[in-house]
Amino acid sequence: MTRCIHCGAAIQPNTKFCPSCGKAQQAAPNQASPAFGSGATTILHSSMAFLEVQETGQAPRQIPLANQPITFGRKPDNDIIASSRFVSSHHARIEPEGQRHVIIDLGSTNGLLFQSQRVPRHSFNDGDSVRIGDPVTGNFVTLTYRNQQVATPPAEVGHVSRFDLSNKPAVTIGREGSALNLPNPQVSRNHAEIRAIQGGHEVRDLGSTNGTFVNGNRINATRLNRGDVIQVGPFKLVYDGMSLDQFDQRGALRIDAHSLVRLVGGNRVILNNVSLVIEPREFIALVGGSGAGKSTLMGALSGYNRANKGAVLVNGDDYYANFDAYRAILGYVPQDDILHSSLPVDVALRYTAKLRLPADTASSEIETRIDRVLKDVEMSAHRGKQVNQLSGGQRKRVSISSELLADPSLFFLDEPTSGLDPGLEKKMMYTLRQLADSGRTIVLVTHATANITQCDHVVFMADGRMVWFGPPSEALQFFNVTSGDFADIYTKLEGDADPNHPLITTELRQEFETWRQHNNQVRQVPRLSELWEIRFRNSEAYRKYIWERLQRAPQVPVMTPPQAPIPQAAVPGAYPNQASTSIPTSAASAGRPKPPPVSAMRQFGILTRRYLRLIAADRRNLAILLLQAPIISLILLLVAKADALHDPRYADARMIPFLLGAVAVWFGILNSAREITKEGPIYRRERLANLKIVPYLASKVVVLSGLCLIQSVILMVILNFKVDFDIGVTHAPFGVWGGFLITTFLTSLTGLGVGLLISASVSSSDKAMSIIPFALIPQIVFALALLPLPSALAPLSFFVGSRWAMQAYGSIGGLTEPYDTGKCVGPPLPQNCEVFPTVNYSYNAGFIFLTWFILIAYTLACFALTAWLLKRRDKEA
Ligand SMILES: Nc1ncnc2c1ncn2[C@@H]1O[C@H](COP(=O)(O)OP(=O)(O)OP(=O)(O)O)[C@@H](O)[C@H]1O
Repeated sequence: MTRCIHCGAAIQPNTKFCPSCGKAQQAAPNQASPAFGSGATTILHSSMAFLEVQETGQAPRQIPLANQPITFGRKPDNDIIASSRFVSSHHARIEPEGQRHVIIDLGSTNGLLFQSQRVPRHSFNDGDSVRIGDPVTGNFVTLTYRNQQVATPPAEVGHVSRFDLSNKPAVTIGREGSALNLPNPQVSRNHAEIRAIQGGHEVRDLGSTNGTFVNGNRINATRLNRGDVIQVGPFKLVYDGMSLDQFDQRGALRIDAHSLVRLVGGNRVILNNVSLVIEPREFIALVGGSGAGKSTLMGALSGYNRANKGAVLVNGDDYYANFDAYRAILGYVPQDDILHSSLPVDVALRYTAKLRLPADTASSEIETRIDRVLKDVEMSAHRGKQVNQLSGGQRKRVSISSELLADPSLFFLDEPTSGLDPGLEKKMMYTLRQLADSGRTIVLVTHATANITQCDHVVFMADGRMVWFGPPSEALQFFNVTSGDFADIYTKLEGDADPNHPLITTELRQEFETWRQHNNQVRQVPRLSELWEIRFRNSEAYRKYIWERLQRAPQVPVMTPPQAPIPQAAVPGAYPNQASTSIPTSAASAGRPKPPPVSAMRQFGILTRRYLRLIAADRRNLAILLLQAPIISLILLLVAKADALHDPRYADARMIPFLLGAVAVWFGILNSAREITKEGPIYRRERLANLKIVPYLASKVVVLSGLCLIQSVILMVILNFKVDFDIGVTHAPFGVWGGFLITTFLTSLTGLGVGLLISASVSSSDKAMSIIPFALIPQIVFALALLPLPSALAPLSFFVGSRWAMQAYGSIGGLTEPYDTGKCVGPPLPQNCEVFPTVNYSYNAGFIFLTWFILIAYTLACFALTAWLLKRRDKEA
């Protein structure tokens, strides 16, 4: 009996590998074949199959696969030897299986990952990548199988099943418990219904959160025609008269960008005829220098900042025209954190889930989703921590997890690695790689090139031009960078192509000549980016990765193909023309998309609860807010005279209301001036998803009004300890103290309005704080209580809340109107002097109500202006 030389198990004579431990039964020859890397053995080239081995920091190796099994591992007795420490000594065996090969895990520590799932074995198809990952360092080894003989025919992507409608009067479609279940967080429990009607069927939306779309239009109810495509979340259902063909687009979304152009300022081209294809599950990095156009391209691809010309297709659908149908399956992580830092991670995620997921999502489903997304980004251990206690990298992960809640199939990230140390940066890329493998198409903008080998393709941008699209390793070759450092590519793209430039006299000489032939009338020199673009259009990479991919149509039913003809990408070798600057901007497609219809009341409820929770969570700020009223009241007590209101003719009587009015406005402004701006990135992200302005603003107004009310009551209660409000006035509704309280509260609401206006008009909390004095000082100067204004300027006082407050206080307290002691005929007594211009205290209830109405109208005008400013911000890039 023959025994395994490693484990001693009984094996057949002449067996090359032990079936028990999988190890080779003879030492590998020392002779290295160049194709195998160090220490590899000789393999019989019996087929067209080969394995591409990519280890971090090394050039990819191509290993021809033979008819015999071979092993992969770290030990020198393997046929394919890996140098990465996280690969086990004898990690996997690759053996033939019919015309293809199969890879088998030999009990390794880190296993084999296919589509981010650990698998014991995997039968390869052409192009399949199996990875071995090291979660500690964030490194991968990728084994990509190439074998044209087992190229999968272009099957209908995502085709799941056919659902028979015959003999069924009504069929419900929903997340679970329906006749036709479409399991996805974006689908409502009872989403839509198909009813048999005379001669066919109709589809009816059942009040779903994310909508039912037929041929790209959101519908309430519509009759179906043969060939109609119904979209529900990521699912497409094609109606053929008697049945529905169901397509699941998760993990099967392909983006085609055709000649994208973005113009700003009339004729400045910031995106110049960019065409590309991103296949499902691909992980794409957009790189390039500062201002190269990366964010512009991402905005155009994501639909959040659309191109003026060209077309973006998602699975063949006109993406911009069908944006609402795809919005729900789109994830976008901006540079800034998109969760409130003072909330615990799970609480913040819960609110995001409530805002984004269908209204009928049960709490248990939300909890399951939160568990899942935290696990996906390896943050489960931190779920109870406050966001501001996390490191930069952890916060980024949590932001990503908040986007994963809705299970997006298309994922865009703007510099997710910025500010991270190299280790965290690598781990972030590892996480994103796994997310892509698990069925997402991921596009990220990054400046961090150290780890872009994790990506399938990299796009190099320069001056709004795409100068490379293809695998990262080939980019180095294309740009003749031998150092292996992608940063060296940047320096080759920057600057003018002066004829004496070292690149023009060497590498780019031919491209410079080509440029000259096409621009013989032009006097100035081109940018280097133009020459690299010429080279790229002439390259094999352009033909293979752009042109050929564009020619392959996606195999999914198309909902609404583009109405306008799609501009054709430049054929390989064509001279890249400057995009036309006379492109008409189509109002339908350019700029930002409109928000989808969602329930305003529901949003208001969630946002109000979240805001209350945020205020309660920020204990220090809450303490300051609650303490400021008693402290300021105590200070007022120091100066207030007990009988100040008893003689209405004197300035002392006006001092108390003047201070009350000023303090009330200050409270209002200070309570609110940072409240929108401090959560700017979160607001912008939620707005892009589904946030409505009115519920958002209303949640702020309701909560802050409550705070203003508490502060006003504290102020008046404490003042009441010293100041005697019982002055025998009978005309004031609710008495003097009650009238003063109402006036103080309404005045603080005017401050709240002004504060929100400030908050909506500036880009940072610091700016808001620096503007506050400009809002406060006029409240003193224009109150027309202590200081007069020239008649011509007096109407300016109409624009400050404190002026109307004084009018209400004066009328309630029966005060003498303030008079200008410089304009008296005789001794400076009230009856001899001119009253401050425009001031009028009428001692009757009607007038008091009118003044309160003005205070309310003033506040509402501020809110309306704030809403308008927020709306206007939507258009900002
Ligand atoms: N709305 C706009 N109006 C005017 N110019 C714009 C606008 N948006 C972008 N630009 C300009 O277009 C160019 C490309 O901008 P983009 O933000 O895409 O660059 P980027 O590669 O993402 O840069 P960075 O890495 O610095 O973020 C820049 O010169 C920028 O100033």
